[in-house]
Amino acid sequence: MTKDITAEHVLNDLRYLTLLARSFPTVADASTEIINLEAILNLPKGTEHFLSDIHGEHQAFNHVLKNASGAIKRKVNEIFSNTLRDFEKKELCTLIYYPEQKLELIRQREKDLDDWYLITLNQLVRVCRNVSSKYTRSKVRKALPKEFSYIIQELLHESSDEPNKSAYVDQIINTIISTGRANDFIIAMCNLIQRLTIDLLHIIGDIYDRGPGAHIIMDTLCNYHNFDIQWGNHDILWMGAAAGNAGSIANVIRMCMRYGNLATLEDGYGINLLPLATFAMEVYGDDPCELFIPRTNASDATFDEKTTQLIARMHKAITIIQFKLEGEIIRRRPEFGMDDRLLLHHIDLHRGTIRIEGKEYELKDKNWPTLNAKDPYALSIEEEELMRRIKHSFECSEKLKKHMRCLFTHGSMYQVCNSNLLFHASVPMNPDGTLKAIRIEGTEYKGKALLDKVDQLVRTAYFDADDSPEKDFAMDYIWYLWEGKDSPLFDKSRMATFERCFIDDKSVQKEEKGAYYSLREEESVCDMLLDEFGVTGRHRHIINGHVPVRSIKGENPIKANGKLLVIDGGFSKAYHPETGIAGYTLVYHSRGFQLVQHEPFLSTDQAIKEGKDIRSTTIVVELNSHRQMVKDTDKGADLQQQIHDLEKLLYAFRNGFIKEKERYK
Ligand SMILES: O=P(O)(O)OC[C@H]1O[C@](O)(COP(=O)(O)O)[C@@H](O)[C@@H]1O
Ligand SMILES: [Mn+2]
Repeated sequence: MTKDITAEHVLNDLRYLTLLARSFPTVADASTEIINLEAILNLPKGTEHFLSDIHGEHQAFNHVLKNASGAIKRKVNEIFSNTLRDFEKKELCTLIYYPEQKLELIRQREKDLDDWYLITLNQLVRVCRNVSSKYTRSKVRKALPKEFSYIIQELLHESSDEPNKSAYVDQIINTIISTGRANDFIIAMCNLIQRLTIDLLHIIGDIYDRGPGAHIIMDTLCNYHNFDIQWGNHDILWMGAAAGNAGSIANVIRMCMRYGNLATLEDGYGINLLPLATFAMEVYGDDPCELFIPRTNASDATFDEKTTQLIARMHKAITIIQFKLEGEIIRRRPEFGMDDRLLLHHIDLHRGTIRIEGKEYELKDKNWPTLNAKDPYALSIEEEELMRRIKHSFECSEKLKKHMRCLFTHGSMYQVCNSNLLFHASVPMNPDGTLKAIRIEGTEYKGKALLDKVDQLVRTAYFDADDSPEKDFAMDYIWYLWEGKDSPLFDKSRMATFERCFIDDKSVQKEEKGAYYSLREEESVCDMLLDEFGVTGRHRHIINGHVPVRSIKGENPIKANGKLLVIDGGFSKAYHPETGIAGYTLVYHSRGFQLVQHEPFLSTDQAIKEGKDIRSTTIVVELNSHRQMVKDTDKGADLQQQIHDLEKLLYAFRNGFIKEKERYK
């Protein structure tokens, strides 16, 4: 490559090269870096892991993360094949996933603990060597826990097969045991194995809502070594709430009440629910609120009758507030085209009915004490005060701020990575297969430009200083993204929450999916979209979540001749009966793409005590004809560019354009 470099190239880039010379001041420094980078290019590509629609199921999420969708089990099987019995391999895997808890059990059970330590440490060293072999020493070193860094490096790089070194390795392990450090060391090794097994994690949206542990998932993500998030409509809803949009706040709370999910609000974010409870008891104290009993059958939370009753009342109170607040937004933003969602003024309180598109329906619930027939979208004074207090709670939550920062720093509307285009739901399309132009503040956007514009608006809503028209619009738009028909995060004709709550007629409860969801079955459509987003490569894919794959009905997550994968199999327990499984995850390693289909996860407790892993089936989507190396990835392209720049720097040093500097320590 150096031979292509000319004096002209160097002169054009002289300012940049002079800056680069600060980091690499001598020929020796620049050459060493080139050698390092070349070495990285020739390592196998790191493993990428894709998850979506986690919906607050933190236990299943943690488990899938820990077992790397079966990757750790696969490696343990490869390494020990028939030298270990099945149950021994299972024990080792459980130890790697849950080292602290498993060690506790072992300590109670084992008679000769030192012997167990010796065997186990040797096994862990072998697994660790295997998973670290894909990385440079420097990258492994960075992943090491400080206190054991030196010892682990010695163990990883000294071969115990060599007779001279074998005694040395044994001695290290024996000393770890005799100094009483075995437990801590095992925990460090297990965490390292977990960390090295997944190089990059992609979350294709919908971390929040339904299940109880979105805040726990976010905590895990905030500390995760390398990940990105493509926002889902449920994440956007929380981001809108955190930005202070009252419509989003009401939706967030309604959803939590619907699923009896007090944990995320109260324990997770310290949102004070007392004002809502007090209000609900005052206004709906005599109302059994039967339609609003929380859906706890699929959740781990159990409530006594009184609490269930209280949650039902809070649920009803916030649902009606939500419809009023949404009415306000819809009326001030006619451009959203959501007049069909203005339903409250069609209610006839005397008859207990509602008229929708000329047809009258009976309301399942006829008690609307806070509805003012003259001005149905106005909050009562008490409702207004209640929302002020709830909003204050959202604004004060430090934890929420931290998690939102993480969603903004690591998240976006879409991501292109290693020839894959990742987004949660849709790129709006017309039924004829063309991209749908959406008007936002007077300008039309479609395809990639639309998603870029939306991404920018979301950031304006959260970060822009108060009191500007741009900020006001963005605040309303972030709510629109949750349930607006042209929202790329939703793309359904409407969200029929009102109808599902109050009208006993399936036909009005229907939410029609946008054209994208059927068009994406065609390979040509996927190719068009991949071109639109500038995705190149022979093996390129679109990866989506959002719409649960009903595998129980024979639906296939692999669409468009393998060009598109939908991995919403439903971590969400509430959706298991519909999907028949507990989710898909996707693994993309150096040898190809694998889709893993999971059966429901029982509990962390059972996983530890009985070694019950999630039962999963691996479907090979695509195997690469040659092993993919770092040089075949986006990161590889970056590194090649860096090498090229360093070669220019070498040229500059060698031809007197830049002087070498001695390095002073
Ligand atoms: O089943 P639930 O939790 O009541 O939610 C139903 C609502 O969720 C939605 O499916 C949106 O959530 P998803 O993005 O998870 O699909 C709406 O279309 C629907 O109205
Ligand atoms: Mn979704």
